Amino acid sequence: MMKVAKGKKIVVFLDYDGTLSPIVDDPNSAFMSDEMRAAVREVAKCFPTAIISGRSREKVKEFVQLSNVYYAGSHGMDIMAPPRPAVVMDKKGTEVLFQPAKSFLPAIQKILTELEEETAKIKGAMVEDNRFCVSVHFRHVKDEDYQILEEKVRSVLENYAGFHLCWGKKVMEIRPTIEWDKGHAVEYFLETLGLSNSDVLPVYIGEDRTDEDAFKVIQRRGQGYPIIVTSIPKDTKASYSLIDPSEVLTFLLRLARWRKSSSSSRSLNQIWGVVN
Ligand SMILES: O=P(O)(O)OC[C@H]1O[C@H](O[C@H]2O[C@H](CO)[C@@H](O)[C@H](O)[C@H]2O)[C@H](O)[C@@H](O)[C@@H]1O
Repeated sequence: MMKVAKGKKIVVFLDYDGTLSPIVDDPNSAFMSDEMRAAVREVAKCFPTAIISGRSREKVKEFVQLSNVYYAGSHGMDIMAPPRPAVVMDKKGTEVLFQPAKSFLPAIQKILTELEEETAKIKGAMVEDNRFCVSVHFRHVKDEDYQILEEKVRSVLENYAGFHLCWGKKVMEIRPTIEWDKGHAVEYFLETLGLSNSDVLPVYIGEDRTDEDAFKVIQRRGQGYPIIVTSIPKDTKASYSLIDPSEVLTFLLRLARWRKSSSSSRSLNQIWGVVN
């Protein structure tokens, strides 16, 4: 990777749950370690870095607590990015919001309330507000109650055209049916960051089904590194794998270290004419 990356611009995309934080029983306690935070901070000092999560953008930002990364929540449906080069900048010339599913918001809020009411009696079920999508967690639901839960979720959804159901890790997700996913979010960031040309190598690290859309985009571009986090063999569009968040940590630290050492040797070359 280092050989190929010489002279190219790297841009880093990271998923949150299962990538930067381990999968834990309680979604509200999926904290990121200070070590991981420091590693992401270092990487973001070296390369443009964005975190693309299924969570709400606010929630993932609260977990990550870094100001030098870009954030996208709701599987890429809620992006805070630099203004598109072609679009008029906002007054401060700072980041602008891109929310392609905004018109779905009133319906999503109704769905959220109905799901909370409908699932309240199912022990262990938990509804999470991810702003442009809703998660119904069933990690703590007894196997014999799962079918009832799924039926209840489907019965709520029946009244809302334009939404569909997907599955993640012990979670059902209700999402607006629009042609927008984590892959589109990657393309959006590349464009707004002015990094959609051919000398750019996107690195995307993720572990969930929804990250496959981003892997596909990188494969289609023919350049870059789609990396899946998994400890078992999986059918995936990723070309590389890391076993768990602790390997992600090591990878990120090495990536930042490599950039620092390669730029310091570059300046030595420039100053002293040193040949590696
Ligand atoms: O795109 P991601 O950042 O990977 O978010 C996907 C979902 O992650 C969270 O749920 C998963 O992680 C929880 C904490 O480790 C775990 O308890 C749960 O079983 C997993 O499904 C998050 O809570 C969901 O809303 C996200 O959609």
